Amino acid sequence: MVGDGDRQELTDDEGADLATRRREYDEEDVRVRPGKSSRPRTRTRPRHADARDGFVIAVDRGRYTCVLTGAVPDDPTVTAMRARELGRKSVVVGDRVALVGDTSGAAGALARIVRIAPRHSVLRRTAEDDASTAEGRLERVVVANADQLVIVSALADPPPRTGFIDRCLVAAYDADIEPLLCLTKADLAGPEKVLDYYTELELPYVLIRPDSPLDALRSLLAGRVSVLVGHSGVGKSTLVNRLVPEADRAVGTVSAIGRGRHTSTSAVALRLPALPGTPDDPGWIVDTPGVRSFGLAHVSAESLLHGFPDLVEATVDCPANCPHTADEADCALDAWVAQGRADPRRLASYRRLLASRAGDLEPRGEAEPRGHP
Ligand SMILES: Nc1nc2c(ncn2[C@@H]2O[C@H](COP(=O)(O)OP(=O)(O)OP(=O)(O)O)[C@@H](O)[C@H]2O)c(=O)[nH]1
Ligand SMILES: [Zn+2]
Repeated sequence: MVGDGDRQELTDDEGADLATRRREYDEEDVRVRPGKSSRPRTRTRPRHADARDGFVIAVDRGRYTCVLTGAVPDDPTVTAMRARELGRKSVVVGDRVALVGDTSGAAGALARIVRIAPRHSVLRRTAEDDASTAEGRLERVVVANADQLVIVSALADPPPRTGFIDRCLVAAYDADIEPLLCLTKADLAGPEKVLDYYTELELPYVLIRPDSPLDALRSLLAGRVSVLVGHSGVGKSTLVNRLVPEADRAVGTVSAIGRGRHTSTSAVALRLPALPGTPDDPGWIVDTPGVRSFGLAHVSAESLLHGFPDLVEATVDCPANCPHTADEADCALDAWVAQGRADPRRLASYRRLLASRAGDLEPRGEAEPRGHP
């Protein structure tokens, strides 16, 4: 499950383990590295001044599929590997990178990623909300440089889970990217209950039904990189295929490059088709088939609160270092809710997330449901 693209941003004590794997990469790099360049370098000339800029759209076992900046949809993608000089830096979908070597995109061609541009956002998750095990602390970068997190939730079959949505909201605010609630199966149920729960947030949302045009959603996706997350069965794949009818083909291309197998559960960026009648950038969506939950063990209690802007204000009246838990008698959140200034279900949800972060057992079925028939 933990692909190379997922294995990122580890805590210090996990770094040692990785040194071994990293050495493998280095040796791999050495093999393909051309002989030492005799080209003179001056102080002012940056290394790899001839590098081409690209955008990472898929990661599969040490191979990175990139789209060159300025490439048109039919241009071939470039397959690349990490250059040794990247050191410990991870490369994930969404990264803007500098590429050298064979960037032709021809069959069998291999380029090298020599630089990663600073990221303007980093969407992270912890594998499991369990701080007591190494796996639980494994923090992974899901996508870099995303602008928007599209939280896909069905209005029925399966019913919406506000616990999951709340979790995604925390991840979005933590990553500093904008959330968008995408409510599917609007033909089966109305959105009132869900929207009522989020009234205080003024959360942007779109309703999706099988026969409705996707214009509203497309305009919200235009010009941005949007990450789609959702539980199994909510209609995310259906939506991706409607948004990017060639998605299957695109995924097929990626798998061909990725050593012929398409078992990847990591994120894949898909270019949205051009918007009719406008030259505007239609944007990219990032599908995340492997992300079924957003473990938040890496998010501090205070940052967790940022996912609950309807509650934040209350905490100015909390005692210093208030843990905001239900057993904290002086926590101002209880009075806030009692006064009707926020929905008690939101406070309960916040406290459930707090508890799950602390490694307490939470009723799994409530905030973090697994499979659904
Ligand atoms: N009524 C209704 N059914 C839908 C809608 N969107 C998707 N479905 C159905 O819901 C089921 C699940 O859809 P998928 O697109 O496979 O859901 P998913 O979220 O990708 O789930 P996984 O395939 O498990 O990843 C399918 O039977 C779809 O036909 C919708 O808007 N309305
Ligand atoms: Zn408090």
